[in-house]
Amino acid sequence: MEKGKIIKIISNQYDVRLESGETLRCVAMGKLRKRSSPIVGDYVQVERFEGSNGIQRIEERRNELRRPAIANVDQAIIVMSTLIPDYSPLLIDRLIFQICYANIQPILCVTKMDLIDADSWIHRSISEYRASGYTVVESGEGYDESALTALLKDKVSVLTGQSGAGKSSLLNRIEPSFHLHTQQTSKALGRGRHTTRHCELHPVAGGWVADTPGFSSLDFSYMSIDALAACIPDFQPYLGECRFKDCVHLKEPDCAIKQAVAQGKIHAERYRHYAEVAEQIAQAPVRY
Ligand SMILES: Nc1nc2c(ncn2[C@@H]2O[C@H](COP(=O)(O)OP(=O)(O)OP(=O)(O)O)[C@@H](O)[C@H]2O)c(=O)[nH]1
Ligand SMILES: [Zn+2]
Repeated sequence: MEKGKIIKIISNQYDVRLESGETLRCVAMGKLRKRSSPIVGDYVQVERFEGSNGIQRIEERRNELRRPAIANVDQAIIVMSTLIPDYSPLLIDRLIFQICYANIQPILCVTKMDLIDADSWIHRSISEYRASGYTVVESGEGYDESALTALLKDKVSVLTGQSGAGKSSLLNRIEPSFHLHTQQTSKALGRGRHTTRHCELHPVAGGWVADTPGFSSLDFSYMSIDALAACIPDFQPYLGECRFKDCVHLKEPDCAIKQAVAQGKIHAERYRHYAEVAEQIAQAPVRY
């Protein structure tokens, strides 16, 4: 038995990248198909047979996204442009919440830095995210992209961000083979299919990048408020210090999170974005 990672699925065939670097086309064995179907990003055990190779076992997933279906994602890169479309801390924070809720590490990549002046408020916002502990990389035409390249190495990443934020430009800048790779896939599968069902990991800068954006819907209705508060990195040092054990940090007295906001230890704007989402979850009708 050999170990590998699924990098591509086409109908019932799976491309598995083995530890040796070889890519093996496989089918899922019968006993496996009944339980759960393999998805891109799965670590699997494969066996070689004459004629075809079979996936015998799927290793337990560290995390799993539904749309696109992908497993064991190390990080999600929020691609946010300075202009066109406009930079938005509200959208950044909402994406951070979704990504952290899925137990994935968020990274902020601000693109089109070449379009703003040295005194733009966006520089201050970037410093603020860094001060809160987030990893931020700055990107743009003529920029050195080595910080992002280093972050991608040996990791499985999904990109997220508004249309036009510069996701494809960025990938093409750091990995010239990316364009060719995606084009070949679209050609082989037809355009419509590529956008909806297909998901593939592309080799980029020594790591893997999913070719379909994750976290495109900003639906929070599946979340519970306390799990949301617990996953926000800025809140982590203060959790468990509120007067009430089940504090959701909104209207309660003696709330450690609100105290940290008042003392400037948690950025007030991010807390406000949390509170808005939490209110939204609280008001949503309970779904059974
Ligand atoms: N000045 C400048 N323009 C950029 C930069 N990155 C992207 N652009 C421009 O922004 C536009 C959109 O870039 P894309 O890379 O297509 O954006 P995308 O996020 O892949 O968009 P979708 O495919 O719609 O999701 C293009 O016209 C790019 O030329 C940058 O760093 N600096
Ligand atoms: Zn509290």
